[in-house]
Amino acid sequence: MESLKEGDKGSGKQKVKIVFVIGSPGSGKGTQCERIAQQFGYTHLSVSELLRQETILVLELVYKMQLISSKSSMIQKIMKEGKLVPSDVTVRLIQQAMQGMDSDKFLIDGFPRNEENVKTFENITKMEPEFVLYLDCPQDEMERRLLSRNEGREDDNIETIRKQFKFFMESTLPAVEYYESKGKLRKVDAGKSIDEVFESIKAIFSQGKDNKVPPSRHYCKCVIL
Ligand SMILES: Nc1ncnc2c1ncn2[C@@H]1O[C@H](COP(=O)(O)OP(=O)(O)OP(=O)(O)O)[C@@H](O)[C@H]1O
Ligand SMILES: Nc1ccn([C@@H]2O[C@H](COP(=O)(O)O)[C@@H](O)[C@H]2O)c(=O)n1
Ligand SMILES: [Mg+2]
Repeated sequence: MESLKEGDKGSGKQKVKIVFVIGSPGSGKGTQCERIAQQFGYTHLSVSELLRQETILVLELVYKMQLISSKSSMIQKIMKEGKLVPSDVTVRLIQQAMQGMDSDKFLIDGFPRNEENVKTFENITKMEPEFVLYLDCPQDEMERRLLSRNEGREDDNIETIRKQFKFFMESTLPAVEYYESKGKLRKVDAGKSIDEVFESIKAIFSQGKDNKVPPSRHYCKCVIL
């Protein structure tokens, strides 16, 4: 993918447009990314989907070739516990997925999760997001949504969900603040209905890149359980 390589060189302007989408589990990242992709022509990459696919692909290989893959079981175990997969594994998967797509506009859903994710992405790809969309939602609402999601996800259980919320508060919010300090954060109230949240998001994506939304330091209060 030529444009990605040009972005890598760090000379001049980055051609590939990247938007990171951050939010605690259940804030509606996947739901809203599908709409953004459809309306604004972005390619949606869900990081947890990439990680799950990696697990399935390697497991299929194990079945066919009787190999043992410690990498795939490592990813599966980490995700089941609501912990973070090592940044280099995740970033290389994102990079591979971007290189395999004929697109120059990407929504990276579920990334970054901590400051190490941020630095690893910058070091490996030499690229930066145009802005970061942060879906801010009250914890009790996210918990309700996840417990009724019904998509067979191994991490949709109360124990893992609460670990994920704790991780978000302790490790993801510092990354949110990093982008806020760079004037790149676009925060929306994700506690409303799907349509109302998308209205706020549309206003952000419809703005020119010089028309900055004033940063805000207000976050939904979440309890660390
Ligand atoms: N604004 C909303 N109001 C009510 N339900 C919603 C809203 N947004 C999403 N949902 C529902 O909540 C559940 C979680 O949404 P979604 O999968 O988009 O969240 P997510 O942030 O991608 O979560 P995860 O990080 O776990 O992947 C889904 O069942 C979805 O249909
Ligand atoms: N940057 C990331 C993103 C996700 N994970 C792992 O996937 C789980 C589910 O992520 P969602 O975005 O779907 O909420 C998450 O709990 C992590 O285990 C990751 O490691 N790194
Ligand atoms: Mg999701």
